[in-house]
Amino acid sequence: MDLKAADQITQIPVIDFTKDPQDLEEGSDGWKKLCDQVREACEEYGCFQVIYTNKISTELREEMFKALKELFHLPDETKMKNTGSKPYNGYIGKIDVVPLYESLGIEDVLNLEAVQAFAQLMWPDGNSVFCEIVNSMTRKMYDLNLIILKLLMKSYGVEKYYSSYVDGSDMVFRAMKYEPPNSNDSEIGLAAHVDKSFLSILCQDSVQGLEVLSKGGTWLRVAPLPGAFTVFIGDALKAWSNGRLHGVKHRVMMCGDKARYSFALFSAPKEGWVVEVPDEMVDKEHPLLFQSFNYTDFLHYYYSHIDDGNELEVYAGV
Ligand SMILES: O=C(O)CCC(=O)C(=O)O
Ligand SMILES: [Fe+2]
Repeated sequence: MDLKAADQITQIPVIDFTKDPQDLEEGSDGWKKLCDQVREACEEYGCFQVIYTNKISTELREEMFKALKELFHLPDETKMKNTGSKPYNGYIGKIDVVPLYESLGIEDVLNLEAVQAFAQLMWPDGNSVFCEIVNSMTRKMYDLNLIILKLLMKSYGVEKYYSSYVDGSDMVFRAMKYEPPNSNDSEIGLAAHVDKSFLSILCQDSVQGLEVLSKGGTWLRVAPLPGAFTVFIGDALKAWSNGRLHGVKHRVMMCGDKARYSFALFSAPKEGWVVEVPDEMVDKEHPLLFQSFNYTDFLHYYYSHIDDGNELEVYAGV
């Protein structure tokens, strides 16, 4: 891409999965096109917006945001009962470094019992409506996660690793709320970071705030398109792909007078999983960039060295 064209980029790619239902049929011409589009977006930007309205309806999104508003409205002492088994998987509320940010997490979210246990902690009699909405939404987001993983693996000709990645992933759900800033200036909602996951799939409401860093060093706003989900490549998939997929840095900047809500499904390697670059991803043009590493050890390293988004290179770079 020439520099002039790069200067003009103001948006991350938008890929429409709803144009033709056949596009999602493996092996169809549409599918092959999607493979190329998804791979190109993930190599160049490390993220893209996907339109997926035929599978996840506007109604379900709206129900989800309504449920989240109710959830965040609970007293702080109730929300604080949400403690994850790993750092950052439970409640985080208005901490000094990101005072506008608040979030709650559900580990093993595809397991209905885990969602019910979470609801039981939040509401005295549980909340079956909440459980149904979260269950339905996260299952559909999981399907989307699998489609994207498959498209990427197909595109590199390494589908044979697909099932081991499916079996080796944990699914964690996070709901986020950002208060509007206290001044007229924009304020940091969530500090710049690269996700540690394989893939993250995020849904934002209509309040602007999400930004991603382009390879050229410009912060690009991710427009809150109705019906779109934003997909991010995380460090685990970046390492696995031998750095071909770009682990994109992103942040939330808040301005205006409205609170912002978002929710995300993260697929991350299971406890103790070893991230290893497959031989097929290494060749003359792509020399090995990352040595194999235990994902849990990497997370421990990350939590004690959160820095400028280059933790993966420092920890596992060859
Ligand atoms: O709320 C958002 O839009 C971004 C959240 C995010 O990047 C994260 O939770 O990792
Ligand atoms: Fe993130």
